[in-house]
Amino acid sequence: MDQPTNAIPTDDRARSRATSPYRFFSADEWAAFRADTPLTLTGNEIDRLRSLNDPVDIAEVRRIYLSLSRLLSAHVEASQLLFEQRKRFLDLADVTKTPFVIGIAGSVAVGKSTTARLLAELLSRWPSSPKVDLVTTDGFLLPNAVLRDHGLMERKGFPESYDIAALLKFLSAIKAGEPDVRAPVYSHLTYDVVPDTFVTVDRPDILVFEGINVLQTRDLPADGTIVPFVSDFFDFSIYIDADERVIRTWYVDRFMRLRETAFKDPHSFFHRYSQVGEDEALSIAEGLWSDINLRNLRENILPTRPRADLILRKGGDHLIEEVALRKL
Ligand SMILES: Nc1ncnc2c1ncn2[C@@H]1O[C@H](COP(=O)(O)OP(=O)(O)O)[C@@H](O)[C@H]1O
Ligand SMILES: CC(C)(COP(=O)(O)O)[C@@H](O)C(=O)NCCC(=O)O
Repeated sequence: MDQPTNAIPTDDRARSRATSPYRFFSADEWAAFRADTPLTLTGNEIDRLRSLNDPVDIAEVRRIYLSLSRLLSAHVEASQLLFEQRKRFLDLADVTKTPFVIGIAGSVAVGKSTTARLLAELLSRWPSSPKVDLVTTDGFLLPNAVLRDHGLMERKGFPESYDIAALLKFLSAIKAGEPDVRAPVYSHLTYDVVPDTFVTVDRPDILVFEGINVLQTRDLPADGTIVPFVSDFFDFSIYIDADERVIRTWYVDRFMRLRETAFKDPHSFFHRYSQVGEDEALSIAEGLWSDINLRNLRENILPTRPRADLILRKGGDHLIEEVALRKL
């Protein structure tokens, strides 16, 4: 098996950590920062928020998410204070408050959705009861008909498979404080964007924006035109990390579980995979992982990790074993 690209030899790791822009914490060290942050979610609520195959529980929320919630609360408060001060300074009485945007990046199957849902729920339960919305980038994928026309069906999730202009337009409207901004919706059942269906985001205090591509940059136009990156709209970004061999196992296990559940639905794009034998299904899942998702991880997702403000690194059991917080 290939050497995973995100595994760092121990000696090199110690050396590179000394000069790293991040400070690294074990899960227990990180947990100490929660201080007196109250736990506002019950075990049953956490069960509802987690994805298939993700064992996150109340202990993990206490260990990792309460400190994270406290850190984010400090960032949100600081940005609100800055906004008020700037407004006075610039005498801009009519300027609207804009949402605090949190980007969540990481590989397919690393568990971004669970983290995004948990965070959104925890933040909405702060004493100030902020309005928190959650949007995923899959709605901005090009429809399958377009991907097929361009020979991109095997490139789903790669940068060229997204309508990046629509995605930037969406975020720019959100950051401009516009009301009722619409985002398209993706269905994992049909494996396609749902026609004429949108979620509406109406001036939240916080927007959690989750997807594999959210920290990506791209070549700038030669004519010097200034075009933003998605992350230009972020106030805070999180990368969910794990050894690629571990993510492969999660992807394949999830595929085999979906075969017993979602794929049984005749409307499922993957329905045919619930009809084939276990060995064939396994090799299909492994093929999808290595030909599409692993390639994308190595070429386009992992290279964005150093751009995150915070990296949550998971162990094989899906639990977060290390947190890296950007110092600079
Ligand atoms: N083929 C599928 N059918 C049904 N649900 C899926 C399928 N693939 C992924 N999902 C679900 O979609 C969500 C997003 O998955 P993914 O993009 O792999 O990100 P992550 O695992 O990091 O949250 C997860 O909740 C996952 O369980
Ligand atoms: C839809 C996805 C590209 C993830 O999209 P995201 O919300 O991260 O933008 C991914 O879940 C996916 O379907 N990948 C294609 C290869 C596969 O079927 O696994």
